[in-house]
Amino acid sequence: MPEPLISVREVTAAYNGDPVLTDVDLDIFPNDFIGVIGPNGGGKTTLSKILFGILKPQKGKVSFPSGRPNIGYLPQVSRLDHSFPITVLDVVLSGLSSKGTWWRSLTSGHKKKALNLITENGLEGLANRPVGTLSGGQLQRALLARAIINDPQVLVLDEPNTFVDRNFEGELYQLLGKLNETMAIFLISHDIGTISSIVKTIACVNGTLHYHPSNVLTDEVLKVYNCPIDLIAHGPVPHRVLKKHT
Ligand SMILES: Nc1ncnc2c1ncn2[C@@H]1O[C@H](COP(=O)(O)OP(=O)(O)OP(=O)(O)O)[C@@H](O)[C@H]1O
Repeated sequence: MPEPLISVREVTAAYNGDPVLTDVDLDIFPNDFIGVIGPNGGGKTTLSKILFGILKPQKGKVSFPSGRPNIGYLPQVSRLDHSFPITVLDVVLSGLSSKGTWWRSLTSGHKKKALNLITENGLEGLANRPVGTLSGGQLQRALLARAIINDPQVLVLDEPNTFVDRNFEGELYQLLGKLNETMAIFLISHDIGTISSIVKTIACVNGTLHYHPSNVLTDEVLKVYNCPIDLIAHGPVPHRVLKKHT
């Protein structure tokens, strides 16, 4: 068994002293593909902040047994102000800044890699467009390219299918499957179809975390986990549809 990249033990997370997550245990291993589900406000984004170290646990410990991993992040996005002056290419290249690669030291190799990612993510021809003029789905694609340009060991995606259209959704899942060959993926989604069809294991986050070591969920399991979720059925992607429970 390889060592985990990130190990979370008995973590409580709080804002202004009020706990929103308690007693969370989780290991993220190199080839994991974890789907993270749970109700609004259940603490999914808070857990991702704990993984990054943006939010320090009130109690418990986050450790990195093989050294602090490089983490790529695709945030939950809304549209940007149209006057936002940064281009798609700049945004993608800014994903390199965590390695200390300031824009002055960017090479033609970096630019070529960014342009390839822009094309692979369905934004061919838009490299010089200001990101403020992109649609929500296009912006999400640009931010995904930004999240992976640094070849992270762990990729965290917060609701990547909020805006993307049906066509890109299929491509996105294929791309994530390919990326999972070289990086662990932690995918937050309300969409049970996404979860069941592409992830390997599931974490239900509802004030605490229940780890489910398979991608098949039954209504009973969700009840035991006390993890009510909004179930959305759509598209040609194979998926299970489960009833919402109280
Ligand atoms: N910066 C903050 N300050 C105070 N409370 C916060 C802050 N961020 C989140 N919260 C609260 O913590 C709880 C968990 O929020 P979080 O965003 O982690 O949930 P989530 O599961 O990601 O929700 P959603 O599915 O709606 O995105 C919520 O009650 C939220 O209001």
